[in-house]
Amino acid sequence: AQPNAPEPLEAPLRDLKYGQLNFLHTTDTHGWHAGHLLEPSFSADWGDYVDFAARLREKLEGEGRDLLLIDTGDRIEGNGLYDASDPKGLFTFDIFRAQHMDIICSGNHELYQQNSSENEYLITAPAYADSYLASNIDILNPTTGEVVPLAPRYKKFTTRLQGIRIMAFGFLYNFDRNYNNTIVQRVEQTIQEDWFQQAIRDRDIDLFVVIGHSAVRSEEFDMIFRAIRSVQWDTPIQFFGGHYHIRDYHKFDSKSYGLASGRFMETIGFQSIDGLSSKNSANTSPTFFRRFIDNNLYSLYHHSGHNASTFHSERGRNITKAIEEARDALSLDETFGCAKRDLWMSRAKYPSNSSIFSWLEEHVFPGVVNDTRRGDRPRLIISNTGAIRFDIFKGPFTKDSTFIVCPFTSGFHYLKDVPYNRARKLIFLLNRAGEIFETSDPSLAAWKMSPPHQLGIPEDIVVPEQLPPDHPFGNSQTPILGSVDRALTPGYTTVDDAGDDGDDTIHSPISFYRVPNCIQSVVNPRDIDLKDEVVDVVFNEFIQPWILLGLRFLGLNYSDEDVDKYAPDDNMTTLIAKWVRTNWADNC
Ligand SMILES: O=c1ccn([C@@H]2O[C@H](COP(=O)(O)O)[C@@H](O)[C@H]2O)c(=O)[nH]1
Repeated sequence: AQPNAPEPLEAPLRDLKYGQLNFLHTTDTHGWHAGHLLEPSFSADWGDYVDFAARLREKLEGEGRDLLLIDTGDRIEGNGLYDASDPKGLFTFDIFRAQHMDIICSGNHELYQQNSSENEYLITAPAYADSYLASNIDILNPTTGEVVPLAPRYKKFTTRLQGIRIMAFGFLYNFDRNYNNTIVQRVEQTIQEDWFQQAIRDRDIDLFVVIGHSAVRSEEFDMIFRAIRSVQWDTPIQFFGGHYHIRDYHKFDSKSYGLASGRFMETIGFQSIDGLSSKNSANTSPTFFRRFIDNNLYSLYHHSGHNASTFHSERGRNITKAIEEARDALSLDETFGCAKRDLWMSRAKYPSNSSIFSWLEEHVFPGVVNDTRRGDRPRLIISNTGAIRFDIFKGPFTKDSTFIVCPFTSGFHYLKDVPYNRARKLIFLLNRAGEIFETSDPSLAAWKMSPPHQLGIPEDIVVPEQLPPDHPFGNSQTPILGSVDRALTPGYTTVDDAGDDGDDTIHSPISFYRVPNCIQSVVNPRDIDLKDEVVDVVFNEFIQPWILLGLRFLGLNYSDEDVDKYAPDDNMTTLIAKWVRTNWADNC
């Protein structure tokens, strides 16, 4: 762990159950390879993960079992370790690839920008030449300009010890916001391709492993499942997914399961399968087991059967050191100001004093989203809630925090002099009229503007006995009495298709409050209720297609040509940092 990471807390643990074949799975790590430096539950770093995988491998292989490592993408954007360097990712590619991977694929984040997808093609895919799969992604070769597969479409291999014959694919969901140097083929088309149809008809296969940057409950995975099942009625299929940033486990049928292993290096997913056929033995009744490991040394020592003196290797320590040095070189601990209270994305009700979205709406946007060319004109400032990625904890707000809270480089755009009597209805449409957006253009489903982790949570979860978030002991990792005889720490309490015993650490639950798709600040509203008043509609660049469509529903026909950059030297990340420096510097 990083030298400034908090010690993990002791907690009751559920064990792993090993199978013939075992998997460790990471997804949506988003640059958090230093681990969480303010949360004991998730304080192990990538060096510890490398050691954990090595220790588990020694143990499992000693028993004649196989272990495979999987990563399902979105490795970048979301933490200073990736975002603060110039160019971005200067340190993270070497750190990440210190971990062996057996099957790895791209997420959508790798494809938002031209340079990040070229990094995949030129750095990560070659580093994992035998394991990177891109079943439905092509890229424009930066040297030749030719359209080529980002990586091989599939691979067939046999596990070393058990001789299990595996056919593996690596998909991306039907993502359509990629930069125009990549092509993401829709999954429904890819599964019609000859190479896929041939691969799924291979009879010498004991297990299909479909990894993908896609929710495990998704049309895309359902289509792949049905395609394989239609030609192999009995062969087991194991899916690994992500994208929604949640822990989940989905049963497709009695021989097919899908694991989603959370986000931000909080979770190491463990999956095992027993009773598989192999090239030497026939078997027909596989059993599947999953566990979500909290990424801290207490858990990692326990599951590997090691302790602080035997767990760490020189290799792991060197990776930990490289992360520490990168963080130092990037000055990620530089403090911009101090938060007087925790500000939550979903643990506090919106609107409220403890909601990060109320803070943005009431303080940050009115304070810093301005453009000298537009003076003090009345304006509506609208942002999607998905632009915010993480909570702010009471205490120092650092350079790292700016990227953790909002890593996106998109700036603000605006439409000038929009009739207020129509523009004022826009926020209602964005938040309440999802259906008409989706009907008009399925790629513009309004929920896509909200944080991904709430997509699988249809309603608020309110835990009555929880301490309020602004209570002095209300931080996530403070022990509270969860039952009569033992103290539990608040944390993940996952319920999925296999029940409620998936998490390795037994925690007390945390409240979850859903938030709207968008928030809005109304700035300089003088005279704004006059019917001929006009306002600037300022919005986060990412939501431009929804803003234009929403205004069209309101009878205002604007197009991309009417939109201009607002405060062009800044973006949401730099603006939040500016506000903190101005308003919170004296709190430290
Ligand atoms: O520039 C951007 C890019 C994305 N978002 C938000 O993020 C989600 C997608 O998040 P994943 O990590 O890929 O799951 C997207 O739906 C937006 O809500 C953004 O706000 N700005």
